[in-house]
Amino acid sequence: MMVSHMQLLPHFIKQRRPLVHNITNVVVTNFTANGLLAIGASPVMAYAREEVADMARMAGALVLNLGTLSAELVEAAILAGRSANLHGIPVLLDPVGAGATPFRTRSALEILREVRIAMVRGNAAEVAHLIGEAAAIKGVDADGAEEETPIDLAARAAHRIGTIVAITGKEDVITDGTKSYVIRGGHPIMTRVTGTGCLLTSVMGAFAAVEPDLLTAGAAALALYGAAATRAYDAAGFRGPGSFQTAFLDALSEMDQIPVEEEAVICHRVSAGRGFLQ
Ligand SMILES: Nc1ncnc2c1ncn2[C@@H]1O[C@H](COP(=O)(O)OP(=O)(O)O)[C@@H](O)[C@H]1O
Ligand SMILES: Cc1ncsc1CCOP(=O)(O)O
Ligand SMILES: [Mg+2]
Repeated sequence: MMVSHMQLLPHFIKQRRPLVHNITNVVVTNFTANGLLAIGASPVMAYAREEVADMARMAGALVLNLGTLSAELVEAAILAGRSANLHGIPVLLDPVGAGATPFRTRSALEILREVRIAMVRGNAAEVAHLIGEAAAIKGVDADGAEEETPIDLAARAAHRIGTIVAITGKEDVITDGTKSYVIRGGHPIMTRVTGTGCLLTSVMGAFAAVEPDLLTAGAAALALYGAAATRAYDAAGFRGPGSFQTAFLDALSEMDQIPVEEEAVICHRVSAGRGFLQ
């Protein structure tokens, strides 16, 4: 049932055109706005301390992204976040570069203290640093090779931070600390186009604006975003990152026609930091 419900969400986004307020970075602003338009959402980028609280309360979701951080952005993020919290609007955090500098880590932790964050999306290194772990957790597979076990890290982070945590990469995982989804899909070429992670967090915001079950909303966004990437690679992405980026925007505009493959969305129950298949 879950996947069939996930399939409906892109249609709801096209019907309702949720306003997604992004306090994001200068590198990905245009790509993020175009990606949100492509899926049918309505993006707005607003930063001034004089208006962020007013803008946030009109939105269906607020996305805070630390990519090009400044003290003014942190202040705006907290003002907007508090307004969104007051009005029951989901706030998503993309802690870009957490761990790279003390300023980034400190700012991410300050926002987590001052704002009730509904969902964090980052890569393994960024999430690890949010919970004071210097590097992503490594596991060992049957052949003795090291492999990331993001599901355990994500579950620990969800418990520690008290929010839904998504860790993306070769495989995406999303969890509330009890229930988890492992999502397969996407393509390595996405790492050669700047902003694919940042846009993903904003797309998760659009899904969160139309689905009150935020774990389902996040899992659906991960699954459909990855499926759109596969469609884009097959259409034109095989030529290179430039063709992929353009084809990806086109594929995102067709998200309501892309099937969510059952086998791409695997649900897990997670206990005490060890993920196992449900
Ligand atoms: N090796 C990979 N194979 C398939 N998809 C990938 C791979 N690496 C990243 N992705 C996808 O790229 C998107 C951006 O994720 P990621 O690169 O983890 O974010 P960030 O850019 O914030 O580090 C996600 O949809 C993720 O699933
Ligand atoms: C290159 C760069 N520098 C600061 S933000 C940014 C973009 C990061 O985008 P993503 O996290 O989606 O790769
Ligand atoms: Mg990122």
